[in-house]
Amino acid sequence: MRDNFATDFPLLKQMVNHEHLVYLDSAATSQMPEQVMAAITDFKKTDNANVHRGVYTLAQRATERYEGVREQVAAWIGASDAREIVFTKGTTEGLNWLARSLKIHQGDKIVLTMMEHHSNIVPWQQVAHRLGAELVYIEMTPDFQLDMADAQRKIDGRTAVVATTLVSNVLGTVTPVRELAHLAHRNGAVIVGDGAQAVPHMPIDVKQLELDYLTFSGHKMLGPNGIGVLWGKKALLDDLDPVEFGGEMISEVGLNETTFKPTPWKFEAGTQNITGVIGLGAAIDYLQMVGWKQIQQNNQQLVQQALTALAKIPGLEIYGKPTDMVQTGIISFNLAGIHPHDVATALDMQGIAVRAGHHCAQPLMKALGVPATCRASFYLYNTTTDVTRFVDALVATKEFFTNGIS
Ligand SMILES: Cc1ncc(COP(=O)(O)O)c(CN[C@@H](CS)C(=O)O)c1O
Repeated sequence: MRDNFATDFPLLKQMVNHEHLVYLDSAATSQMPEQVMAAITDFKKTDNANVHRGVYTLAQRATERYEGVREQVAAWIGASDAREIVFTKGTTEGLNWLARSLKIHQGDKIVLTMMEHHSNIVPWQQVAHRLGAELVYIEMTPDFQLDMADAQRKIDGRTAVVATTLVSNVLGTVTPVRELAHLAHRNGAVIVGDGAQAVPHMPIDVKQLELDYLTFSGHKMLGPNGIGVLWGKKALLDDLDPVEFGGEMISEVGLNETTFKPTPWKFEAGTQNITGVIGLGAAIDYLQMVGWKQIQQNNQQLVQQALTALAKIPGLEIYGKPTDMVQTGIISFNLAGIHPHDVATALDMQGIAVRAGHHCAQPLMKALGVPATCRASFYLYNTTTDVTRFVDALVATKEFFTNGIS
């Protein structure tokens, strides 16, 4: 079994600032292997046509490949029926559609957590303002977990929706989504899962997690950007109205009235990102070729190696629980007295790419009491050498800002 997949990723072969690139920002977007690129190129060279619209052979082939990926995604997340898979632009679009479509009424509660990404906060704020619903946030514990006692207090009979990330993009925290689902269902609410940081790193079974909806993005799991998935229980999706309208999602259009196609096609208006769907399918093929055991062992090995080395750097603060971070490959940190942007810039000068900022989680930054953090995020193409380069560059950065150029 191969133990290093970096050679499949062309982008990682380059030099940056005269150093070999070490890419540690997969939580923002992952890199694409040759195999996914080849699948997209092959589609464009042989089967490219619009889907569901042509009777000619090429169009049939394109439609079969497009719907074949729908089946593949359904199996990938343990969905009961491929018709529960709706293709979107990404996690954000899926969450916006749900916020605009779910049956929420004045006085209802929408329960979020303090760990949410802006994509799982701002859409719900719009609904709350428009409908007079109340936004409520589940607090965090000092060890970066969700406060489930607080969740039990806040998820009650007035709750219409519980919307939670499965994994924090800042802390790497794996949330107890099944427990939250139980609390939601016990109170007659639906639960929406933001799977952006979870689906790339761990096996997801929507039935086992007892979710009602799940959204995720292709570009975070080796696929192209502009493609994502909204999964929902079939009966719930059947009851949702589409929020985008136009060609292909209709059954019959009159001068004043239109009937829509059934789930999922009623949600897929206009020409879809067919190429993105093909790329998503190829990304799932690649991840299945690697296998969860290797993906998770690699995350665990690299994060443990990094945490052990980072613990030896005076003034370095880490935000997150190691048992979570090893599962998700996310390490957020700050160097005392040095702004995260300065740290990331200094690391970039040494060929190391990390993210610095609020990571589209400003309420969480405020709860942590910091304006921003640095974040290193690992994936299956990173190696122990990457970790060593990262830590050495961080030590050099601290030295530079503490004692000047040596
Ligand atoms: C938990 C979570 N939820 C939603 C999103 C949005 O994904 P989109 O593919 O952009 O729609 C993200 C994307 N977080 C990136 C960009 S801010 C990060 O650097 O952390 C996320 O991490």
